Amino acid sequence: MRVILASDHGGVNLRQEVAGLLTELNVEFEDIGCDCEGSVDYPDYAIPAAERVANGEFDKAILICGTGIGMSISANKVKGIRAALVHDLFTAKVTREHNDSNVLCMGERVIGPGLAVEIARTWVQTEFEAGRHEKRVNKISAYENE
Ligand SMILES: O=C(CO)[C@H](O)[C@H](O)COP(=O)(O)O
Repeated sequence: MRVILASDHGGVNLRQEVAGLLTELNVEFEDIGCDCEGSVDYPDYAIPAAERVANGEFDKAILICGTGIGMSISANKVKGIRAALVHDLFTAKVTREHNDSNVLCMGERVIGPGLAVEIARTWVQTEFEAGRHEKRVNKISAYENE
């Protein structure tokens, strides 16, 4: 699995924690910043990262901002992206099993780093269940392709 990791200035600290987790899990990843001195704009990170998942260069992305909301709105504009905004362990698991989400978004200003790292661990390690969920995900893709 190859993961692309990004944040705006509101997610720098949590991004470093997630990078540590991916290293611990031996997951190959590329961290595209931000290298923030001041403030940056989350779409400038979310959209390029999501495009690199959509084009197959990476399997998944983990995107962090202050709330995770801007990252998720931006990433979900890219065709083929199913970005999930997650702040609890239950939906971290279920969004992989049911939605086959390929982008995880979290907010550094919403939850603490301990929970966030466990959410990322769960999300990275959980497989899509397919079955009844596959036709639902396919309906999203069909709409995108209309
Ligand atoms: O959460 C975010 C987007 O959803 C951003 O990180 C947040 O809006 C940045 O705010 P500020 O410029 O006040 O640091």
